[in-house]
Amino acid sequence: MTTPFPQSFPRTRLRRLRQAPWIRSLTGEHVLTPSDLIWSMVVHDGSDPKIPVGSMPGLFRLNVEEAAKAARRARELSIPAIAIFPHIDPAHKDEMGSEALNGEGLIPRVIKSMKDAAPEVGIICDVALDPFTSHGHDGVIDANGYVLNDKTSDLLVRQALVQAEAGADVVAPSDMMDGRIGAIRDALEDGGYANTMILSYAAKYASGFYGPYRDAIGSATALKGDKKTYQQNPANSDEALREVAMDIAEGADMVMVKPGLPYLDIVRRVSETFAVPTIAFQVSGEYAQIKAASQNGWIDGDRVMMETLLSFKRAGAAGIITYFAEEAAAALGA
Ligand SMILES: NCC(=O)CCC(=O)O
Ligand SMILES: [Mg+2]
Repeated sequence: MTTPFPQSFPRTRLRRLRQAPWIRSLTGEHVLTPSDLIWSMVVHDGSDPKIPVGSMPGLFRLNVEEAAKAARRARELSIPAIAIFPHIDPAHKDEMGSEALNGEGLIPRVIKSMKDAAPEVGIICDVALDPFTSHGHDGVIDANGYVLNDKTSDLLVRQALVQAEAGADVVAPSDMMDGRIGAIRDALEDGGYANTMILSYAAKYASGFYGPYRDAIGSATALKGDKKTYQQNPANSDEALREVAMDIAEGADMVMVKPGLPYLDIVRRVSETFAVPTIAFQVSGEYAQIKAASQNGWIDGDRVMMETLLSFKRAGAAGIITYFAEEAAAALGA
């Protein structure tokens, strides 16, 4: 790194600017506020209001009524948006993920009840088939278990339209099929949903950090194999820029990098390269490891939560999808 002017000790003592809270605050380069947070929320279609998720201490699957209450809570905490993910009864899963296209299904019902409860809060919907398929993949598979790109994309278009119709503000395809952003954008335009936003999971890596999420939505036991033929190789960085460039060209309004912390370099490259809001997803495994270490007394969980969230801002993220949203927003507002 080159510095713009020479600095030498003792004329320059960088610690001068760290000596008291007021000067640290004044010279702080980044701040985290509740408006940076997107609440990652798992919903279910049963009658139990809240079902704990074992591998994610503090996280509950919420039923439709609780989800509506949570939307009011988000408004109260100034959290701008909620990203919803469904836990689907295994009886409703099949090879094609047909339940994803049900206009009376769980997600459309949750969208409507949240929008009734707190219309000011943005609703972001996951467009992907994995919560709905009996095999746990994000798309339709052939006889060899290969996820078929274009067939899957056709279904994702229909799923996105169902969500838009139900009142979703943002559809967020998380499947990593090629070309689906353009197909969804065209369908939204043609269907009268020109203002429905697309948040593309543009650079989504095949990661071990998604394990607890698969428990949360109940796809862990279902999943056969891995997702390496569609999600990105963790070895790659340039490839993420190609993914993002294509999704922007196809009509994405915002792009996502996922997971979060292990991919901060990608968040930085994407946010610097493209003039488009970049969202980081602090995924379930990132949440679980902080919670677990904290429960063991090995780290200060609240402090690490805030430090990681701030690090996304430092890397250039416009917002962070996180299971910590409620906790962090409450702490920031306190
Ligand atoms: N499509 C949504 C996810 O895959 C979430 C992953 C996680 O939180 O681990
Ligand atoms: Mg892509």
